[in-house]
Order: sequence, then structure tokens, then C-alpha cells
Amino acid sequence: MELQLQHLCKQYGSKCAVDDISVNLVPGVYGLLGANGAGKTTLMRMICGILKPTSGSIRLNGKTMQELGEQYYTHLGYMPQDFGFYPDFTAREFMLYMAAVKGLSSKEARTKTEKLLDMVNLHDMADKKIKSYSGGMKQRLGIAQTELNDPSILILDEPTAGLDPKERVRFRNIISDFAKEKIVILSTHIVSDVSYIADAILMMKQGRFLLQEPMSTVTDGIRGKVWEVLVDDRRADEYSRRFCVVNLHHENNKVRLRIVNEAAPAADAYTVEPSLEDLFLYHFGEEVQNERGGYDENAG
Ligand SMILES: Nc1ncnc2c1ncn2[C@@H]1O[C@H](COP(=O)(O)OP(=O)(O)OP(=O)(O)O)[C@@H](O)[C@H]1O
Repeated sequence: MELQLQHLCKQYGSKCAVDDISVNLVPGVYGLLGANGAGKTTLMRMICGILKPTSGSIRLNGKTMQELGEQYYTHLGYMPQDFGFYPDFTAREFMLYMAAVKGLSSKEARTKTEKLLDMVNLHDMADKKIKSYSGGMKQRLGIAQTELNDPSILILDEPTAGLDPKERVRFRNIISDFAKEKIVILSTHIVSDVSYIADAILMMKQGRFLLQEPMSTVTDGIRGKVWEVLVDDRRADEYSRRFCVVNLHHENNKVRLRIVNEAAPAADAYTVEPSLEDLFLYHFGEEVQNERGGYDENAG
């Protein structure tokens, strides 16, 4: 199976939200990373056929979405950012309803509903109204409904946003279970969510792919640019203003800083093995730091 995006663009008035994206996707989990407004949701909505591209094409196994028509949608499972649950439905009613929307027979709907509620560990709560569910339970129900039609392409837009760490781990495991032999695209701001389960990383900035890399080699480009240095409080403050500090750890009276920078931030700094989070901050540090109060980009 192959999903090909070819020169995909989406223009909102004068704003180019997705700008000439091309990629061939084969089964595997793709982590779609980017800062706010990078174009992730727009890209996913085009793949799901909710938004029409301004130009470019989407092909599944060589055939365009238009050629495949309704058949294209039978391959898709989609969990949008703000899933519209019906608060007065129970989980079981909701699953049966979604199964009917997706055109399953009532026998198939019942069998699948029970199996999937079991898989996402909601079986005991299946007759409780959704309005009584926690955020994590709703997200588990959201991913369960994507599986009703056995999709071969699974699109998950920020599925772990707002979940506590325990629920995030649980949710990640569910995604791994569901991901077998599928093309899974998972967008998130939470780098650790994809570092555990993604086979490849697609990093987006201002509508374009900065990087498309297998997980095994994704950080190679910043090798030699991630540093640690042990400093006193005064230098720690100064370095936090001047550099992109990824981590800060107090050790006795000193502070160990982890810094992403082209050159050594100090003579006594030493390089360390880069992580996906370092890579994310290497590309988006400026935006993240601006949200936090900023570092002086020109000072380093
Ligand atoms: N309907 C629209 N009309 C005009 N501009 C839009 C519309 N939808 C999105 N945009 C703009 O397009 C750009 C990409 O938005 P998009 O929601 O795809 O980004 P994103 O990476 O998913 O961001 P987030 O992580 O915040 O959801 C942003 O600048 C956004 O303001």
C-alpha cells in the first residue's frame, strides 16, 4: 500500500497553509511534528478529503482520490482534534451509531463494538454516558471508533493533547496495537509521544516539510550541536537568555544545562547524544522560547 502526496498546496486567501508537500507513505507510524500553525491539521484534513487542495494530488496505490471516489473513504480512519462526541450517548450507543454511519451491518456493528471497547479498556464503562468520561477515556473512545471500518490509513490529530502522563502511555500502546500494517499519521506537539512509537518523522514548518527521516537517523543532522555544561546560577541565567536551553538540572550548587547550538556555548561544554526533543527545539526553539519569554537569538 502506498499513499502519495504530490505537490500538495492549500491556500487560505493569501495565506499558504500547506506549501508544495510531496511524500510517499508506506505502512508505518509517522510522527507529524511542528509548532502551532505549521499546517499539520490542514494537511491531515486534505488527506481525509475534508478540505480540497488548492493544487497537487493525493493518490492511493496509484489512483487519485477522485478516481477512487467513495472507495477512498473506506480506507480511512480519522480522529480530529476536537472530536464531536454526543455527551448523552453511552460509549456503546456511540460506537453503534458510528458503525451505522460507516455502513456496517448491525451484526458486524455489534461484534466490532464489543471487541473494540474491550481493546481500549472501556468495556466496563460502556453503558455510562460519555459526559461522565475523563479526557483520556474520551480519547480512547475516539480511537476505537476509527477502527470500526478496519482502515488502512489512520489519521490522528493531536490525540494525546490534555492527557496526563499515565493516560498518554496507555493511549500510545493502543496506537501501537492498532498500527499494524497501516499508514498511521500522528500529529502532536508532544515529542515524547512520537519518539516511542514512530517509525519516521515528518517535521513541518510554515507549510513545508523541513525533514522527512526514518526514526533511526532523524537526529543525525544535529550530532555535534547538542552540548552540556555545568555552571553556577549566574552563568545559568546568562546562558538561558543567550542560548536554546533544552534542559536544566540542579546539582548541588551548580546547574547542568543542555543546550542546542551550532558552536560550543563555552570552552568547558561537551557534546552529548542528540534526542528528538533536541531536534525539535533546534528547529522550533525560537518559537517555543518566544512563548516562554525569549532568548536573545543574536547573543550567541
Ligand atoms: N480556515 C482557515 N482560514 C484561514 N486561515 C487558516 C484556516 N485554517 C488554518 N488557517 C491558517 O493556516 C495555518 C496552518 O493552520 P493549521 O491549523 O493547519 O496548523 P497546525 O499545524 O495544525 O496548528 P495547531 O498545532 O495550532 O493546530 C495557520 O496559520 C492558520 O492560522
